[in-house]
Parts: sequence; C-alpha cells; structure tokens
Amino acid sequence: MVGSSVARRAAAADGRRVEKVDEHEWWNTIGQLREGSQQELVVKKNFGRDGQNTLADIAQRHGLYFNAYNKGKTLVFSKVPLPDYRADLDERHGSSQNEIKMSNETERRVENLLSRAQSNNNASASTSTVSMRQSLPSTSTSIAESTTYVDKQKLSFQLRDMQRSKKMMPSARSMQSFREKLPAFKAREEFLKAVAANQVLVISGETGCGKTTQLPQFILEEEIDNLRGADCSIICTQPRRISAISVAARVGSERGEELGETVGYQIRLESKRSTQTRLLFCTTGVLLRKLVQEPDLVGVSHLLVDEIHERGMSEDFLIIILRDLLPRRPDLRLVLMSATINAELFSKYFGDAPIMHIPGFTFPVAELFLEDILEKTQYKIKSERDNFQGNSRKKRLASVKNDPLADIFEDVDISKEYGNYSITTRQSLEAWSVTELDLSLVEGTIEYICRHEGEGAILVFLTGWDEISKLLDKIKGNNLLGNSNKFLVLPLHGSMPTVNQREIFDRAPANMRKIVLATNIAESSITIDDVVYVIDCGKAKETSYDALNKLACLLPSWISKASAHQRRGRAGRVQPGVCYRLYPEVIHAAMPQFQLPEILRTPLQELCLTIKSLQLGAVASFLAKSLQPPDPLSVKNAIELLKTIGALDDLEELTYLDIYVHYHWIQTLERCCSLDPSSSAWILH
Ligand SMILES: Nc1ncnc2c1ncn2[C@@H]1O[C@H](COP(=O)(O)OP(=O)(O)OP(=O)(O)O)[C@@H](O)[C@H]1O
Repeated sequence: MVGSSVARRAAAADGRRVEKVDEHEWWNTIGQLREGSQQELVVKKNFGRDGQNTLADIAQRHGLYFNAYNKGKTLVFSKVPLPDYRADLDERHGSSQNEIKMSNETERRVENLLSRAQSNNNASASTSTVSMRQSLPSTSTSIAESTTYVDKQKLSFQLRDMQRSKKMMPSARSMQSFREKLPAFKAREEFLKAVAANQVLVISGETGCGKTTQLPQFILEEEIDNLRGADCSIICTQPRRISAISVAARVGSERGEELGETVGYQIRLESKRSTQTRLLFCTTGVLLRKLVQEPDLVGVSHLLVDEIHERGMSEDFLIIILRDLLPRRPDLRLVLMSATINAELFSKYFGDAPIMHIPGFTFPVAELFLEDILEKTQYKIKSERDNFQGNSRKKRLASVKNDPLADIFEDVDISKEYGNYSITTRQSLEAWSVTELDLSLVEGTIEYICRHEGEGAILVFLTGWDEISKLLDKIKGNNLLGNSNKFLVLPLHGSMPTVNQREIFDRAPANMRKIVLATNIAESSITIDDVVYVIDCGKAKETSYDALNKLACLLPSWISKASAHQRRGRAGRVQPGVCYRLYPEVIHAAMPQFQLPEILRTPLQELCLTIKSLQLGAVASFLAKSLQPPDPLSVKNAIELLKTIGALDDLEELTYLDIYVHYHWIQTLERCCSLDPSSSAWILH
C-alpha cells in the first residue's frame, strides 16, 4: 500500500537526514487529506526549514493548517487550527505516534493517488513541469471528486479576488476607515487568534463596539483571504427578524456588495442568499429548526450566537443543543456574543471557555429622567382617573400588587427628595401612575423635542400594539405633530411584515422628522442611523405566570437595567444623542440588573409543549441541561398534568394528529384569553 509506504518512509525518518520535498507528491497527498474524512495528517520526517516552508505553503494553498513540532521532526497538516504545543506529539512524553494515522478509506485513496502520480511521473519523465491540477486522478469517481475539489479551489480564488477588488473601491475604502475606528477593530487579531485556538469563545462587548457587524465579518475576511472561502460557512444568529435583515444589509454594504452575495440572511419564510453566501445572519428560531433536521450542522464552520445575554427561550435551548454538539464537531467554532453582563455564566457552562472583552463606543448620550423631563417640559400629570387630589399616591401604590419598584417609589418623600424641583414637577410626580403609561406625557415629550431640540429622528419604546396605535391616533390629532408633511411617523412591531419593518431604516425626506413608535424589538443589535432621541417608557410586555390563579399572562413589566442601557444605546451610534426616560431615577436605580431568563418565566406546561413541538427530546432531561434549570419536581408535575389533560401521551409525545394546530390553538387561547394549557385543552375537547 502506497499510503503505508508514506507511513513507512515517514517512520523511517531519523530526524537527522534532511529529506527533499517532492512538491508534486505532497500537493496530491495534502489535497486528498483535504477531501477525505481524516482531520489531520502527522508526518515524522525531517525536511529542514526550507522543506517545512514549502509544505506550509502547500497546506495554506489547500486551505489547511500546518505546524512543525519536535524541532521540525514532526509535521502536522490539519483541517483545524493547530496550537503551538501538542503534548501528544512530544517525544519526551513517549506518547508520540510513530506512524501517520489514516483511516482505511483515506489510506486507500492516498495509495491510489500516489501510484497514479508515480506512473504519471514515469510516463512524463521528460516533461519538466507538470501542472499539479492536470495530474489529478482520472477514474470516474476521482474525476467527480477532483472536479469538486478544483471547483472549490476556483471558488476560493474567485472569492478572494472579489474581496480584494471590492476593498479597493472608494465606497469600501471610506467604510473601511469608519470600521477601523470601532473598538472591535483593535481587537481583530486577538479575536481571530482566539477563534483559531479555542472551540468556544465568549465575547463580552459593550454597546456599539462592533460585535454584531464586525466580528462575523472578520472571520469571513480571514477565511476568504486564506483561500478557505469555498469551505467556510459562517452563521450568526440574531434574536429577531429585523436585526437579522438589517445587520446582513449593513455588513453587505460595508463589503461593497449587494445583499445576498457573500453575506445573506434567512428568517422564517424569507431569505436572501446565494451559492456565494458565506456569512448568513438568521434568527435563532431558524437555526433551532435546522438543528432538528441536521443535528451535526454539517458544513457549518463557524457559529456566532449574538445577544446571548437576553436569555430568550430559543437562545437558552440553542446553547443546550450546542454544548451536546461540540464534541461531535471538533472543527466547529462557536462564538457566544454577549453584552458585558453574565459573560462568566456562559463561559462556565462551556467548560471555562475564554472570555474576551471589547470596550464600547457611543457618542455621548445625555440622560433625562421623569423629574427632569417634567421640569423641562412643564408638562402637568393630572390624569382624570388618577387625580392625586382625590386619591393619594401612597394609597394608589398600595393597591399595586407584586411590584417592588412601585413599593420603592411609595417610600419616596416627594417634597424632600425633589425639593429642588418646581412645585408643578412635584405635584406631577405625586400624580404619576406607576402602573399605566401616560400616553399624553409621551406625546408631550415628542412635541417638546420637535419644538425645542435640534434635528434627528426620535425612537419611542412602548410596550405593545395597543399603545402604539393609541399614540399614533394622538399624534394624528396633535396640532404640530399631525402635519404629515413635516413628520413621518412609523410603527414598529414584531408582528408587522418585514417589508414594513424595514421602512424604519430609510431616511426621512428632507425637512421631515422621523418618529418611530416601537416595542422592545428595536432594543438591541439594530442601528437606525438618524436616531438622535430615544424615549423610553421603561416597560416591556413579558410572559409571566400567575401561579395562584393558574393564568399565563403577557403583561407590561419593568425592564432590566441591561435593557434600559440597550435602549439608550440606540441613540448616539453615529452622533451624540439624548435619552428621555419616562420614569423617575429612583426606579431606574432599583431595576434588576438583568431580566429573568425566559425559560424561568414561561409557564412550565407551555415550556414542555414547546420542547416537544421542536422535537428536542425528553423534557426533563433536556431542561436539566440548561444554564439555569427549572425546579425538576415542577417540571415533572407539568409533564404529568399535560399527560392528564391529554396533550401528551404516556410516552411523552404530543398527542393529536395535527400537533401544530393543537399547539397553536393552545397558544392562541392562552394569549387571547389568558388561559393555561389545561383550560385551553378543555375548551378544545
Ligand atoms: N446601518 C448602519 N448605519 C450606520 N452605522 C451603522 C449601521 N450599523 C452599524 N453602524 C455603526 O457600527 C457601530 C457598531 O454596530 P454593531 O451593531 O456592530 O454594534 P454592537 O457592538 O453589536 O452594539 P449593540 O450590542 O449595542 O447592538 C454602530 O454603533 C454604528 O456606529
């Protein structure tokens, strides 16, 4: 066997005699390694420094990695980046391999190839230069293989040339100089080294550092530059559709490309990608579904999970699946991207994966709290229902159940704490309702900005469609803001078609001010480049469970400090900005650092049904592997209940034939009528 002869020859090396590199032979051998299933090829031969350089060059041209160990006596070609030191190859440990280890299949193919190359060489002994590509094998299977191989090589070269030429274009050059100013750029080399050296890397990046737009792009550029473009496939997940699309568009334009060339996106029922696409932004849900069909993510070389700190249900499910997948895919690189909070938690979960911190960059964003806004705008809070004269603040607040922030505000002595503020402001603070958003106050704040502040779009964070549509009506009826020639008012809600969602990124026509009324979907990852003012109502709708009444509810709740920070961060991304917080500073100070993970907020029965509908296996064992597992006894009880009501059978499988109809009905019933699965199932029956 020729493969064995390579091994024998390699094993025969005594480390003193310097062998000559037969470039032709090694080109083919390394080409076969690249095409086969073997991950690496270990060669014990001394080719001297020049020989090593030639081999390193061959490996690089094949898009593989090369390293020399034991003072150049042990050479390794690999499909994955190689560390500087390998204990398994260290002669002093007596554990190094004496032979090149190849699978039978690779050995057979290498043998075939070498014998063919040898006979080719003999036949053309008089021809001094044989093109390496011409010398590829010619049996029908081998032709197919080599065509794929040649095609891939060709594509890698094409991608590299295209990248180089696009970089030279004037628009790309100005983008490049902008990119170089982002903090992520300074961390580029360190980041790429860390990705190469570690299977899992946790990035803790502050707002605006460039983690979303730059880090996946660095990997893409590096892979293409090193002629690994054809083989690289980078996926970057985003928690929401709008960020998947807008970030893909931004990265594409930074590269001077049309969306869908090397950078694309995929969301449910919509995608923009091509055979050239090497960096794909998709929602976490899309990736979860892909994983169900393709558990090993074959073909994916790098996976970046963005905004992991948000701890949505899909992100938490995803990392459980990925931790199981990593040992099966040692060549897969996983980068978890988080805001600064919680990076250690993720690192620990992935066996103390290294953490890299990238400082943020935003233009200065001034922050005004309710008291400052009231003082500035002279707005008087005096709602009919909550008139403080007839109903004291303490009395009203005492009736607010389960709201620790309301309790904190209840304890504030307004006249003492806000002694420096005007009497009108203090009276308004007395009248301010912790529970209900005063939409007239939002309207008043928008009007104040439009009358007194400079140019720039306004982004308003509200809790849901109900508030958005009521505010839209108010704005229509407002003397100033209702002028549609001067103000472009755009709603932004998760249920809107993406084509409408995308309008928020368009610049308003000259002399018009854009006002975006959004839910928390605009909170992270997106840049609306003309936003200068952010108005934050401080709340977002979240699923919670009323255990006493057994009701699942989607209610406005106070956001966390992390969310508040992200909201503020939507201003100041390309110019200085102002953030108007429509709640007192004491409430902001008392907000939790970050939100409770969705899997700990979601009613367990709903969680179990979601796990089943996503086909993620046995519920209890799946949830036990999560970052912060729910109480096992409660999980067991939830499964029992689902079996009792007939939603799951004895084998814990979803029952009815049309599982989805059933499941979505349950969800809809829960959402619309605040019913738990048992009541919903009863109605369905
Ligand atoms: N569409 C865009 N138009 C103009 N500038 C943009 C756009 N997208 C990104 N940028 C610029 O690139 C910077 C980095 O954006 P990126 O989305 O990568 O930040 P990030 O670190 O992920 O922050 P965050 O977590 O707050 O979203 C922004 O602050 C902004 O200056």
